[in-house]
Amino acid sequence: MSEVFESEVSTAIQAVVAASVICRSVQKTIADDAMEKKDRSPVTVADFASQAVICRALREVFPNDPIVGEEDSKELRTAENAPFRARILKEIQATGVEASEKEVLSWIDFGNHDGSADRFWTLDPIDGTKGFLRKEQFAVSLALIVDGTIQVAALACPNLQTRDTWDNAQGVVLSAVRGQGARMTPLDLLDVTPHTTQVSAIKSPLEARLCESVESGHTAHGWSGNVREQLGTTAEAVRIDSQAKYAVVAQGDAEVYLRLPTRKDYQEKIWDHAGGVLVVEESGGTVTDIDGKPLDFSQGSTLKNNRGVVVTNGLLHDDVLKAIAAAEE
Ligand SMILES: Nc1ncnc2c1ncn2[C@@H]1O[C@H](COP(=O)(O)OS(=O)(=O)O)[C@@H](OP(=O)(O)O)[C@H]1O
Ligand SMILES: [Mg+2]
Ligand SMILES: [Mg+2]
Ligand SMILES: [Mg+2]
Repeated sequence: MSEVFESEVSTAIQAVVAASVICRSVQKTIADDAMEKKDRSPVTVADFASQAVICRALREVFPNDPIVGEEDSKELRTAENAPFRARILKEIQATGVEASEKEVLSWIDFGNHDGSADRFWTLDPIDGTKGFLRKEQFAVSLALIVDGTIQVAALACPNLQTRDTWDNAQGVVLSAVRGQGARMTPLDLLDVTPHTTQVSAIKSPLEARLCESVESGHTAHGWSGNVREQLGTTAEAVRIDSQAKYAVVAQGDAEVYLRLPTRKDYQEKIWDHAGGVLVVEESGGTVTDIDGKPLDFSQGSTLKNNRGVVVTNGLLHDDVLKAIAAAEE
């Protein structure tokens, strides 16, 4: 029988929601010209504050679980970054958490593990930093990996509005435990009855709706154009930032998410995928690399045994893999 992971999933949901509240409030303060000025300070503040509160929450309940987080506090500890430390502390305290600067730095560094343990969490405190700065989509993604298998996931999409979201609800949190299905609740109303998420039933490649990164450096857009041609789909591509793409496929608002390898030999990071992968799989979808191999989460912080990532509603998976092979540049 599969393990229940009841305390793990509820702790993970609470943690990503607490972090999302901070991220959303920081995102609201972003000036409209922040992108032109290349001012990354809002995302830096929110990234660190998010990692701090999530690591703190996990440590309290699971003191022996290592965490593989995207961020670490090294830079933040320098004298010139004192204003950042102060702002991060202020954002955390504003949510009612008592903390000192020293504690916040130590919480961030709970996330320093390399992923070599049998059981560990992986955390992306803000995924889609560029989307965050554009005041668009971002995600907070947390997953528990045991013996190389993702067992628990919580994926908060604080700005996502979908077909299946609730009236007046801004943002959703999707969660999953392996073998138990995936569910979604509004970010601000965790006690409503969750919706079960289910991928789309579309079988024809001609109708496939494809999601991909907004940022052209993060996926080979030319190649994906060829994949579209191979599939013969005329449905418009859905370009959204972050692991919100996994949420969109999990709910059946798109059939395919492609992360095609760029020429630079980029190794995908586990925190960019783990949360989203389990949510999609438990919604009935399929995730492999472009060669059809399962993603290997037993190799530390990257997916070094895999090339790219292919996410589908399952029904279209073989067609999509064939189209990628035919379209490979
Ligand atoms: N070259 C390259 N190739 C593939 N992936 C890369 C690359 N560079 C960065 N990243 C990672 O992409 C993460 C953001 O995901 P997306 O591309 O889906 O979102 S976005 O369109 O950039 O907003 C982003 O995650 P965050 O840093 O958490 O935002 C990066 O880890
Ligand atoms: Mg990321
Ligand atoms: Mg990130
Ligand atoms: Mg980053």
